[in-house]
Amino acid sequence: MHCKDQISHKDYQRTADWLLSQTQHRPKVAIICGSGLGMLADTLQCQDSFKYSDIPGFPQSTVQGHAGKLVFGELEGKICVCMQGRFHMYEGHSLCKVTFPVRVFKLLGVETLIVTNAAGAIAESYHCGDVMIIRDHINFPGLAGLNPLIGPNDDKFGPRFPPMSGVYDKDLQKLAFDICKSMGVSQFVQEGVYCMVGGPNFESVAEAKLLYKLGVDAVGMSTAPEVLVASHCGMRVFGLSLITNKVVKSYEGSEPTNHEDVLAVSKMRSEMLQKLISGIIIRMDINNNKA
Ligand SMILES: O=P(O)(O)O[C@H]1O[C@H](CO)[C@@H](O)[C@H]1O
Ligand SMILES: Nc1nc2[nH]cnc2c(=O)[nH]1
Repeated sequence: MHCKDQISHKDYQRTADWLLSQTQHRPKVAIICGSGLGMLADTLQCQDSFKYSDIPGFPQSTVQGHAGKLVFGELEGKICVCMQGRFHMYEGHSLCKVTFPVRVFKLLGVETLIVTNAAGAIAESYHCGDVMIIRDHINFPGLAGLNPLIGPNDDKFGPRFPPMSGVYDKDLQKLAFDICKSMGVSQFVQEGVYCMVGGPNFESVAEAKLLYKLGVDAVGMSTAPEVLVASHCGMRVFGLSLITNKVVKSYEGSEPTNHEDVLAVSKMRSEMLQKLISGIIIRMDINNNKA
């Protein structure tokens, strides 16, 4: 199946050119904030901020906890661009729209993508409030033929058949572990496999049991398409899941998951996540181009 909105190279370029004409910042790092995790953008200094509705070609956010703003700024001199709010397939966006910003970031000169998300724990040993460094993902919609790269390949971005092994950068994972250790929060940190499902419903008990058998550690409704488009166009990728709930895997007596609880746990851990991501960016090797 083709992506229903075929987006041309010129479309991405038009949005990138508009942003380049509106800000002096030339980011090397882009951060996509997950549900309830948008406060990270507030830590950027010298901000230029744009509502998605004001950016030509940009999709709109419709989910609570996703503000819908693109924020450019500096973290200790490192220039970043931060999405306060991402796009999900379940909102009705095609996967080309979901991943539209990632290709725009590439055209802005971004080299590293940091993704965060809120996710439910499938692994038994995980607790609410844990942070999972993503080692790998299972892209369920992708396995079933819903993939943003379906359609004519744009060779200017990347190859027809991109590899997906080793997509999550090992050095950045190690750096994140080291920073967690120095922050004294190692006890909350996990490393594992994120699985994207289509949503918007949370998992049935039988689905949760299936995911457990497949070796999934955390499940959510985002991230995999953004990561694969970033990797396709040669970006370095780092991902974090905040475990906001334990997915119900038993028919007896567990509270059902809801989005309000997801947002409440995100709020509780947002400061720790901000410090961790700032720490990674500050210690990453980046050469800034000033406009
Ligand atoms: O993946 P993010 O955007 O963090 O959000 C997660 O939280 C929402 C459900 O509460 C879903 O959108 C799920 O994907
Ligand atoms: N699919 C899914 N997405 C989530 N996002 C946050 N928690 C969950 C969850 O339990 N399941």
